[in-house]
Amino acid sequence: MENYLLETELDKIIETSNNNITITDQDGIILRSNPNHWSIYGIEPNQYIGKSVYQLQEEGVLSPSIHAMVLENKEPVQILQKTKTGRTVMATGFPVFNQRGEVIRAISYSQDQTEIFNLQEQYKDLEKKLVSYQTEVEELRGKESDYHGILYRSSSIEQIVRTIYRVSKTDASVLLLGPSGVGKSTFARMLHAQSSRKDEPFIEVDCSTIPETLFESEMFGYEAGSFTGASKQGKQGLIEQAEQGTLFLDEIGELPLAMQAKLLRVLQEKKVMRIGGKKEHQVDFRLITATNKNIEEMVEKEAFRLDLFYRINIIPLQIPPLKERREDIPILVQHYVHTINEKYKMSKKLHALTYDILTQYSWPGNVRELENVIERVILTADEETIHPEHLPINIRNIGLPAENQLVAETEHDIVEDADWKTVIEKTEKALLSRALEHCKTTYEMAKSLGISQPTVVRKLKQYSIIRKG
Ligand SMILES: Nc1ncnc2c1ncn2[C@@H]1O[C@H](COP(=O)(O)OP(=O)(O)OP(=O)(O)O)[C@@H](O)[C@H]1O
Repeated sequence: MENYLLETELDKIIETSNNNITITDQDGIILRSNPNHWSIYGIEPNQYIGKSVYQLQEEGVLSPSIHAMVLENKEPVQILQKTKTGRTVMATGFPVFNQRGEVIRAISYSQDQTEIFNLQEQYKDLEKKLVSYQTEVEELRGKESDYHGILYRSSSIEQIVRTIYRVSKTDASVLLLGPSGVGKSTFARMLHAQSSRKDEPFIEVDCSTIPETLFESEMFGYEAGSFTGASKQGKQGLIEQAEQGTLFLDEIGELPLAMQAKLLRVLQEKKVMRIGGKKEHQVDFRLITATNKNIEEMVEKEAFRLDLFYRINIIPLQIPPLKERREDIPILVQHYVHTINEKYKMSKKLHALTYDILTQYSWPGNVRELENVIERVILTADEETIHPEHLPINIRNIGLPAENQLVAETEHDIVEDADWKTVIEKTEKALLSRALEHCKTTYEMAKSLGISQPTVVRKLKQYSIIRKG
């Protein structure tokens, strides 16, 4: 009776164990094992009882057999087995001794570890990928800082950056062309920072802001008491201040013809005479100029001197507007959201629709407009998430179906109406009314306007807008 109980208990333990428990005799004949676990070895359940582990080893079912090893070594053994079905099994075996110290049984516990091994392999792969991504991020960071805060993804800017890098090692004059806000001043500063003159002054002159009467004194300087109102000590001109460094003449297209002639002389002779001075000073600077005007057309119309044009136009670089390099927009949007949040210690986020609209917009004012708009919406949005409703109307319109776009009538009101609150209210009412006409539910309205449904409900109530008919 007691034997029967022991046998039943043992069978139950083997049958319910998560491990495959197998017991063999001293000759390696399998006495007991759980049939449920044998499928991983690729053999039918119940076909193994009475079989020799040595035979199964020969057939490649057990490779190697833990029992064979335990019987041979007469001590506990732990191994990894590869089964015929491609699984990985962790097996641990123990010898059982009789009173005379002879091995009479071997017991093993084995567990399918394939998933764990697969996970380990995946983990190793992921670790490798992580290392390669980290390297990539570091490279990109390095690239960005190398290019002095100039962010881009487009091949057109890549080309310009490469050219700037090459010409920065020479003293050739560079003419930066392109519409307002594309980054001409930024590229000029980068060029200086890459050059061997980087530790010397970078003197930026906006030619459009210097009155013609002051041009000479500002650019060439003057000697003490040379004219009424002049400082007693005299003054060094901007050109002299750029000595050994870079002189950046922005908006060169605005320079009056008479001043163009004076500048040309300096560029040709590399000498400056201060007003009221008797002696010319030798000057050594690198010249960069920029304009958003069509300077060749100005030359044709004789509004710009041809000889000066030749002097400044050694390396012309045309910077395309943002709408011609749309790949740059996402990275610029992300960059300004991040830096402006940091600047004001905020953590505003863009709603996905807002992001889409910002990346689809044509940005006629280029990077400067993009930067200004993001700064404005981050500062004025009254929610943590910036919804399309927070964007200026002209930008927001592009994200809406044509029928929901704000018409000129409302924009006209905006110009006429100086009261900010009234303008916003008028705009919101117009947008809501139009959406109401085309949408069946407030959820549809929310989707078409790019705002939340509770906001739609709140605003409809606020403006007492009700559905007609
Ligand atoms: N590729 C860029 N990456 C990051 N910021 C940029 C980039 N291009 C321009 N900016 C930023 O855009 C703003 C306008 O650039 P910048 O003043 O250089 O333009 P510009 O072409 O010289 O304009 P303007 O013709 O009006 O003088 C600056 O704040 C500048 O830092």
